[in-house]
Amino acid sequence: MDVDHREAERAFRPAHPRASSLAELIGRLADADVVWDFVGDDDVAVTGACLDSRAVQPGDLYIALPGARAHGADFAEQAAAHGAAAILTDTDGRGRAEATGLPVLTADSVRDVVGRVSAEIYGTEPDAPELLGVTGTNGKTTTTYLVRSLLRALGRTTGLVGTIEIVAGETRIPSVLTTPEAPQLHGIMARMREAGIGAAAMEVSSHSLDYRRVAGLTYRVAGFTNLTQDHLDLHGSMEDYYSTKAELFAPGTAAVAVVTVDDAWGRRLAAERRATCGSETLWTLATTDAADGDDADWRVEHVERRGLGHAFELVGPAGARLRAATGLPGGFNVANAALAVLMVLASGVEAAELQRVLDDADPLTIEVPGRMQVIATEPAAVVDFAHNSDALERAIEAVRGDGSGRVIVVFGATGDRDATKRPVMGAVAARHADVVVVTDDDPHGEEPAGIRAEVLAGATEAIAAEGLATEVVEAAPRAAAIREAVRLARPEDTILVAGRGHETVQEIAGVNHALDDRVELRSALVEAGRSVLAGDQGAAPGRDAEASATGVEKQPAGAERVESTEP
Ligand SMILES: CC(=O)N[C@H]1[C@@H](OP(=O)(O)OP(=O)(O)OC[C@H]2O[C@@H](n3ccc(=O)[nH]c3=O)[C@H](O)[C@@H]2O)O[C@H](CO)[C@@H](O)[C@@H]1O[C@H](C)C(=O)N[C@@H](C)C(=O)N[C@H](CCC(=O)O)C(=O)O
Ligand SMILES: Nc1ncnc2c1ncn2[C@@H]1O[C@H](COP(=O)(O)OP(=O)(O)OP(=O)(O)O)[C@@H](O)[C@H]1O
Repeated sequence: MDVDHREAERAFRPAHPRASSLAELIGRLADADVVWDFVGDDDVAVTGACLDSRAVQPGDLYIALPGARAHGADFAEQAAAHGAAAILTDTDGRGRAEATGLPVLTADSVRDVVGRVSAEIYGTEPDAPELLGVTGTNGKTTTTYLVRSLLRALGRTTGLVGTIEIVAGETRIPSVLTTPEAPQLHGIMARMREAGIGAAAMEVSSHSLDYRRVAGLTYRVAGFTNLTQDHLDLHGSMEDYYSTKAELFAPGTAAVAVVTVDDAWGRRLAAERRATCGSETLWTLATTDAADGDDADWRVEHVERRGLGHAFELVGPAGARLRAATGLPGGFNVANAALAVLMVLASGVEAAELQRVLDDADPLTIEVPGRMQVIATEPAAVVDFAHNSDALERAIEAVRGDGSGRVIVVFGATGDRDATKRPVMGAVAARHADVVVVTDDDPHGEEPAGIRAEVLAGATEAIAAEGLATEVVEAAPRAAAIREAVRLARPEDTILVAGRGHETVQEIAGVNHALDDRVELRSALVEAGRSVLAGDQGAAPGRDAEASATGVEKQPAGAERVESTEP
């Protein structure tokens, strides 16, 4: 186990780390508003930083943090055994840290300094890649992939940090967290710099802001998608959730803010940014008519269905216009695509140059792993990550075509998590789909049949109360449910497999079982003699260099179709 952690950690490091003595580091941090205490030899060289004892590399500063379950100082001996050069901790951890015999730096609030210390160790500023950060409840992953695709089309060497993977030149690391801890982030920035990466798109989760994982990074552009109820277990209230997200848009953190003002939270964020930083570095974006978009700097207009996706125009100040199109299904992907275009424009790219790549390279038609990922077109078959009732409703509506075809949705609810959403998701599916196949998601420690029963109850109640004609089927395990959906589908129908997106394992009673909805759907379609789109759907990110499912520019609608016999 130890070896795995340490091996994995190497991917987060520059190949040629710079060495600083502790004395130099302390000197460079002199302006930080921290009360330091130091014991030991300040001549030792530090080449990296790590806050997980299991992943420590020789020469690291081991940062021993207090956590919800343990104090990092409990693992100081392990860090020392792995070659830590010194330890940074708080007064609680100091005794255990000093017991290792290593030099120990003590600060009053270590979480507050991890970012700055990591930045100094890896030399992140001033030559880190230009960062384009995206936050919001939904759409972060999709928007970062679109930003990266646009930058690549413009000829920039790019990196990516997010829920699915981290890409730094030739290095691709499957993600554990949406936004990694500060030492890993700064290590990755140094690695990107070595790889000559000029710009990176990055998801910034509210957890990462709350835990100060992104401290010490600044953004050329910060983008906001939307805010809806989520993560209240961490934040306690929407107000707190909002305030945490808003930190990304603070003066000094983001040079330019691009804020979607479709919801009231976005409008408030824009007003607050305007009040603190003025209007020059704020770009507001309205993507729906429903929003009070008349005052927005940029509006999405002339949205037209094109294939599975949409063409649209961005209309801006002084008659500025950009034409764009995305092959990603769903109205919400117009919002994601519009935000991505504006973020890239706001980063300083000339409008004419951006229009040229939008026209010539179709950069907004990409495959985002597990997000509205099109596997086949007859029947249409889509895998999506929607795992709450709002997203499920939007996803079902997004795949409903103009014709007579039915929507067959396959989904389940997660065990050991918010049980109240189960009947709600069942009802939403019954209301919006024509056929509902209820199956398992990650049951975790719960009995799967019980979870299905709660989802089914919501569906059947809605059908009875609202006089719906929806057909409801229960099928498990999930692979069998996907096969059932394929069996039921006629060529004009659409199958939506929702909830697990890019995930490649299903956790049942503490055991991870290989399961990839994209792979299962492809195999089921092929077995049923249906065509599937050529592509690498189902490849696990990080395993297959450039050919992985990640950000590979693909044409979902109208892509080459194959009579494949292999999943
Ligand atoms: C709620 C949360 O974010 N918790 C984070 C927190 O855990 P914790 O406070 O419980 O830490 P702990 O287990 O008590 O350990 C204390 C310290 O000892 C260290 N330790 C622990 C064990 C050991 O053997 N050796 C060792 O050094 C740990 O690295 C830690 O620094 O500090 C840990 C170490 O950095 C994180 O890994 C952990 O993230 C957990 C895994 C997590 O699941 N976080 C999720 C909720 C999260 O951050 N999600 C957001 C996205 C959310 C979304 O938008 O959907 C994300 O950015 O990924
Ligand atoms: N702009 C949007 N508004 C509402 N829903 C969206 C939007 N973009 C995507 N979705 C839905 O949310 C799901 C997750 O999308 P995506 O992964 O891009 O968002 P995210 O913010 O990264 O979410 P997560 O943190 O859960 O990964 C998609 O599968 C889709 O169903």
